[in-house]
Amino acid sequence: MEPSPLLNDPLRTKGTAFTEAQRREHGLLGLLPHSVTTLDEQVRRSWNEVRRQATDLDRYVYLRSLQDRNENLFYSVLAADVPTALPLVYTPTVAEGCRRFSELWRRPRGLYLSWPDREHLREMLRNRPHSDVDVIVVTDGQRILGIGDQGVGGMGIPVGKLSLYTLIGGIDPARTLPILLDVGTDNADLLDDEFYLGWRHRRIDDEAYVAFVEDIVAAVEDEMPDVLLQWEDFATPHAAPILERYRDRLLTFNDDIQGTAAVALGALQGAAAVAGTRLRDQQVVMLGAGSAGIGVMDMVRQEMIDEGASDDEARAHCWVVDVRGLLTTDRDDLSDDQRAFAHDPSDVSGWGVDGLPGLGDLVEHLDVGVLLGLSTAQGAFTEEIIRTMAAKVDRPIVFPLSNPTSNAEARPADVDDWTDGKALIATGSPFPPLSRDQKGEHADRDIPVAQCNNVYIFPAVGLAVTAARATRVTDAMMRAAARALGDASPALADSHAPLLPAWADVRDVADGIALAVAAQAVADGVAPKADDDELRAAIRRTRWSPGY
Ligand SMILES: NC(=O)C1=CN([C@@H]2O[C@H](COP(=O)(O)OP(=O)(O)OC[C@H]3O[C@@H](n4cnc5c(N)ncnc54)[C@H](OP(=O)(O)O)[C@@H]3O)[C@@H](O)[C@H]2O)C=CC1
Ligand SMILES: CC(=O)C(=O)O
Ligand SMILES: [Mg+2]
Repeated sequence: MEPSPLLNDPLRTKGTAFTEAQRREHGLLGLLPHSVTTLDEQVRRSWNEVRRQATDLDRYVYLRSLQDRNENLFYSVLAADVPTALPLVYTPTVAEGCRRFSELWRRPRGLYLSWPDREHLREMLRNRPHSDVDVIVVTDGQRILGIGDQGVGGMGIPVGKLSLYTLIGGIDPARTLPILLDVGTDNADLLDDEFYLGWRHRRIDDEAYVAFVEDIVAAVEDEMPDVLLQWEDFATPHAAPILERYRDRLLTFNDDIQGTAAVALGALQGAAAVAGTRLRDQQVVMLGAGSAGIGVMDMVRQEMIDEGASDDEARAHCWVVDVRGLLTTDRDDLSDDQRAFAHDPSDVSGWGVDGLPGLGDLVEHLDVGVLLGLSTAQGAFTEEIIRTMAAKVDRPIVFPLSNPTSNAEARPADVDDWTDGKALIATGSPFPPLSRDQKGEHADRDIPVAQCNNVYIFPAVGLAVTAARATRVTDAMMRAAARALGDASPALADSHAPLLPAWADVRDVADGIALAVAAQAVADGVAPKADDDELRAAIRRTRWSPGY
């Protein structure tokens, strides 16, 4: 006799919550313990189990297997305590889940499109677990958070991101599809690991890689023409070129470039309001010239122009530093995207620095108001750098945004100490709260550190384009997301509050962002005409919530 399909279907099962009548109706008598529980009881039992686990990695494994067993329960568990759940299913714990993916393997989820099987792409796509898909998140695993090439282990990221599309953006889990492009790995440890589950081969690159991605996109276009395709954690040499190739051809965006830019700009809007300054008047320094750093600076530059700066003035206020130092026009190792932020060497020639100025030189010679980190370089915002910055500006804005926690450019508590509480701080991964408010005064309660992570943006974008039936993701839609998030900054109304909304409010905030993005899609002519009331109703109809 076959196991009961209903009991073992993660999208339809209720486990011990099947009532006596349902147990009789569906042939489940005897397959479950006697007690009939409620969803609430199941949630409490699951949280007990989560807490009982010894480590956060164990908690991640428990929650992932719960997701594979009962999705309604999984999302009810996450929704019951979003601030505690988020670090377990997302950064930082997901990084460890990716590192140890092969060792922890339990059950299939999503699609693995491997280069050796490239002749069978369409067949593989047709084998997807659910035919109607609203959102795909795809990675090739080459730049997972700040921990580099994880090969097939990168699948942890699309799975994690899509669970947040559902939790926060209300995308039906049956209509999500994580995809891992397995083009090999250059991670020597993985190639040597006897248990590695991916294609054990150096990465294919260049024309073969480009052709493989093109074949996949063409197959997705044929199979799922209306789907939102999100590119995630591609290495910088591939990330922007892929986005440029496909952004005008299908409904697509790159989360690390565009989602990160939108969340950073939203948090900067809150910070600028508290600091009482405009972005265009600040010297903005970015440590990291990867696709994330350049994406953020692109939006910062655009915002300065919207505030009235000329393009030249905006560029003059943007400074980008990589491993070698400041991006300058005489360097021959820059991509076009990076070159757009390169300074003329004459801008810094009076500083008396041998070679390229580094971050320390910039804070010494400029009044840096905003310091952003997307470098993966742990601790790169040193005490000396932060103290020098704080000596020159009233409210230094310091965002160490690299993930996971161990890659952050600084710890908020240190930045807070070094600046006597003057710094306005946001981080990429979660950190413990501070005991000072945004005015630098000791508060009688803990002040959460805003987590400036693209998770505030991508679920809302997914909800918007699905509800509005958009066909493209325009730059203006991402700017609208940034503005709507910035408008929701609790710091605008209360200087004791963090720069970004509390996780408890994140679904309501996502609805607001989704409305702004959907309205912009209509205004840009990439979604059917609809007014705000119609869009609001469509967002409400699209939003899936867990329950039996
Ligand atoms: N908070 C959020 O929402 C997000 C955070 N991120 C984080 O951003 C980080 C970077 O992502 P991405 O741009 O794709 O990665 P890349 O690896 O492509 O870029 C890293 C950049 O930082 C530079 N860099 C590395 N080490 C140093 C150092 N010690 N000093 C100065 N510069 C340094 C690199 O220089 P070079 O090229 O010369 O080696 C490169 O320009 C990751 O940790 C990722 O997790 C990404 C997206 C969203
Ligand atoms: C958050 C994210 O997308 C990253 O760190 O890559
Ligand atoms: Mg990412």
